Amino acid sequence: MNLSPIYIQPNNFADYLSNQQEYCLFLDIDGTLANFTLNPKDSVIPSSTLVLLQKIQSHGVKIAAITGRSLIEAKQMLSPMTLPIAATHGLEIAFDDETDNDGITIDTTELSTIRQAIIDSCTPYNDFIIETKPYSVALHYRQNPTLADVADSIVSTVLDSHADWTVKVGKYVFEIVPKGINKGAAILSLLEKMQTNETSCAIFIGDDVTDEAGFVAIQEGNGAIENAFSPATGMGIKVGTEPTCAHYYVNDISEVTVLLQSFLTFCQTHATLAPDLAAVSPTTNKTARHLI
Ligand SMILES: O=P(O)(O)OC[C@H]1O[C@H](O[C@H]2O[C@H](CO)[C@@H](O)[C@H](O)[C@H]2O)[C@H](O)[C@@H](O)[C@@H]1O
Repeated sequence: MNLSPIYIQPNNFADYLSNQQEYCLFLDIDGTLANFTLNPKDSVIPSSTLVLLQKIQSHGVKIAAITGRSLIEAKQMLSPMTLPIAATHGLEIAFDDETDNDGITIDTTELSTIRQAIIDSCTPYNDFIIETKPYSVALHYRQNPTLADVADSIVSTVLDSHADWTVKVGKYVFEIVPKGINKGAAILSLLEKMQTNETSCAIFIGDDVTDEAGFVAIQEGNGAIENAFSPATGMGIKVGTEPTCAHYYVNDISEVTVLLQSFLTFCQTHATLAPDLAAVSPTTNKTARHLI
């Protein structure tokens, strides 16, 4: 953990960027683009944020979403944008109309068994929300945070008889997913496809524990993720003040919006961003951290 990430003044984010650098922007959804709601079905990404992202895209910046949401839900939340999406924590990866699951075989019969066991165990409690996704099941306790230990115990007990499955712990949620997925591997896999040259700088903004693997992957390259290629040093930006591996942080979702607005201003100021990049030499590949 990096116990002293640097606070980014969100309206000055452009000062951290270089017009000699290509950027790929990776964005978490819940807690980063969408405010929290009691019921996951009520969450939305504000249309003003989607318009902002589309404007950034129009300047040649590659943007992808990296989320715990299922692919179908992520697409709905991001509509009408078209962009690569790594959903279900990297299990479902959609790029250029193709979807793959990172080679992981999902036993949907076993998932049904797990889901039913969770439903049965939750019968005595009114305040849980069980979110059913195509390849995972999430047990939410935001409506009654005192149920955290009960939720933990239910999930642990169910997992005892399903060795190929594990738990992702998020904000007021325990989520059972197949083993072997994480956002770091998903980002590196997408970055390899998205970047137009090997010196692209990945920026990842996320708020939750599950985003930490993403920060590590883009900041430390393939030392962190087995079998991944080695990207240029990236920039992890944590949303919130909890301990993080990210080098940078902003305070909350509203500051993410301001930061994105500053990114757009940077793009507008350097309107020919993409063509310039063909001339970038590896020696000019400084990270934003070095440019401050
Ligand atoms: O990776 P993310 O895009 O951050 O998705 C992580 C989980 O987000 C959702 O749960 C969270 O948001 C809910 C709606 O605001 C909230 O009720 C819950 O407490 C949060 O944990 C989503 O429901 C999950 O499927 C995602 O895995």
